[in-house]
Formats: sequence, C-alpha cells, structure tokens
Amino acid sequence: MDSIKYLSQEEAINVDKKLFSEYKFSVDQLMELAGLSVATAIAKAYPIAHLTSRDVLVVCGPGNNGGDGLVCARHLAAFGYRPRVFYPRRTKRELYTNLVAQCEASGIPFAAEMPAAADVDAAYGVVVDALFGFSFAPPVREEFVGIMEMLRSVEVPVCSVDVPSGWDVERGDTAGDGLHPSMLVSLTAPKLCARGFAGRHHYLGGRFLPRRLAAEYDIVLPPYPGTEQCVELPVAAGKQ
Ligand SMILES: NC(=O)C1=CN([C@@H]2O[C@H](COP(=O)(O)OP(=O)(O)OC[C@H]3O[C@@H](n4cnc5c(N)ncnc54)[C@H](O)[C@@H]3O)[C@@H](O)[C@H]2O)[C@@H](O)CC1
Ligand SMILES: [K+]
Repeated sequence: MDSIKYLSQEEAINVDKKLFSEYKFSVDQLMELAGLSVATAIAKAYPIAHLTSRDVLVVCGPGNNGGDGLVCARHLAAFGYRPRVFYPRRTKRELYTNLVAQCEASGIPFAAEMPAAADVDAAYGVVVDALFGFSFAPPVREEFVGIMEMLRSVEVPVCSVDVPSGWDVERGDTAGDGLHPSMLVSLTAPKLCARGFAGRHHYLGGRFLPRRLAAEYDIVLPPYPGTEQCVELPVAAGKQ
C-alpha cells in the first residue's frame, strides 16, 4: 500500500468546502455518514460484550465536530449502547436543533451538568470526544478548560472524533493540554497531527470522498473493505 496522505489544516478545510460547493453535498448528509462511521468504529473497537458498561458519554462541542457526536450518539443507541450526551454550548442553527431533537426522540438523555471524571469512570464504558475538530486553533478557550481537564482525567477509553481535542491540527499536542485518546477516528483523511497519535485504535471513516477530489489532493488511503463505513489504520506514532 502507498503511504497514507495526511492533510494540512488548510487542505482539510478546502476539501470540506469543495464537497459542499463543487460536489453539491449538504452538511447533513456528510455529518450523518461521519457520525455513523464513528459509531461503527466504536462498535468494532469496543463491542458491548467486551465492556463493563454499555453506557457511553458523548461530549459535543459547538461546531460540526459536535454535530458528528450527536449523530454518533443516535447510531450508538441503535446499536444497543446507552449514550448520554453532554452538549454545554448548543448551537441554535436548525441542523443542530434537529440533531438534538432526533437524539431526544430516540430516548437519549442529555446531561445537565458536566460529570466528574470519577463518576464517568464508575458509570461509563467509553467516552466520545466530539469537542473540536479540524477548525480548532489552540489554546483552548476558558469556557472549555474544565471539560478538557475532565476528559484528560478519565481512565475509561476515549474515542476522539477526527482530531484529539486540544491538538494543533498539524503539529499535535504542542500546548501539552490536549487529550491523549485510546482511539481516533479520522474523517475523510487523517490530519497531519494523526502522525503523533499513539493510542490503540486508529480508524478512517467518513466514506464519502469522491475519487476525483481525492486525486486532486493526492489523497491515498487504504480501501474500505466491502460495504464497511470504516477501516482500521496502522497507528503511525513516531513515523513521519
Ligand atoms: N468534510 C469533512 O471532512 C467533514 C467534517 N465534519 C466534521 O466537521 C469538523 C470541522 O467542523 P467545524 O469547521 O465546524 O469546526 P470544529 O467543530 O472543529 O470547531 C469549531 C468550533 O470550535 C470553536 N473553537 C475553535 N477553536 C477553539 C478554541 N481554541 N477554544 C474553544 N473553542 C474553539 C469554534 O468557535 C467553533 O465553534 C471536522 O473535524 C469533522 O468532525 C463532518 O461533520 C462532515 C464532513
Ligand atoms: K474531537
């Protein structure tokens, strides 16, 4: 297999823009596929039968990474997990209010307050980090510092959506206050920071990249097996 392509922040943003402009996708469509792929990757890496608790805490941020988290929560519930969402800074756009309504209609509770790390370890089998994705620029703003501290402290496996929250999208955890998750699901293509990911499971998801667009950005990725929504990648930490 050719070496995997890692995207710069600018490339990730430009690929995203092209998907919406030139390729005519809507955000809802891609977010649905992104969130579904994260849920399927979690089901592979942390199947319910191997967990002490099927409860999953899904922590959602204010942007599209948080939207992926809301979609992921809904699919996890459909797969038999018991997700609970913590979504402290809600976005008022209809896309997000609809995603919240869909979760509520699926019986998914929303946490009113941030749970303490010890309570998370006692109650949950997995935590989903959908706080910040490829538009994050460090340092973490004050209002999210406590949430980041909690996520850094938990001992149950953390699955980061697209980028480990707190990391510079290209250079990784340069500020030293980012998360170090057990699992990362890179969406569309891994970002440059994923070269420093040293957790157990690295998956690729978001199976919606048109071949022509991949070729335009020299994006080389392993093929998805059959009809799968995700594919496991080698953990690249230490390699350049
Ligand atoms: N084309 C793709 O690859 C797709 C990407 N999607 C998701 O969209 C994400 C990107 O979404 P967005 O561009 O909305 O951005 P993000 O969700 O990465 O983050 C933007 C939000 O974080 C806040 N923020 C940025 N820096 C911060 C800081 N230092 N402290 C506190 N808050 C900060 C911003 O104010 C904004 O509200 C991707 O990472 C991926 O998860 C999917 O939803 C769909 C398709
Ligand atoms: K994240």
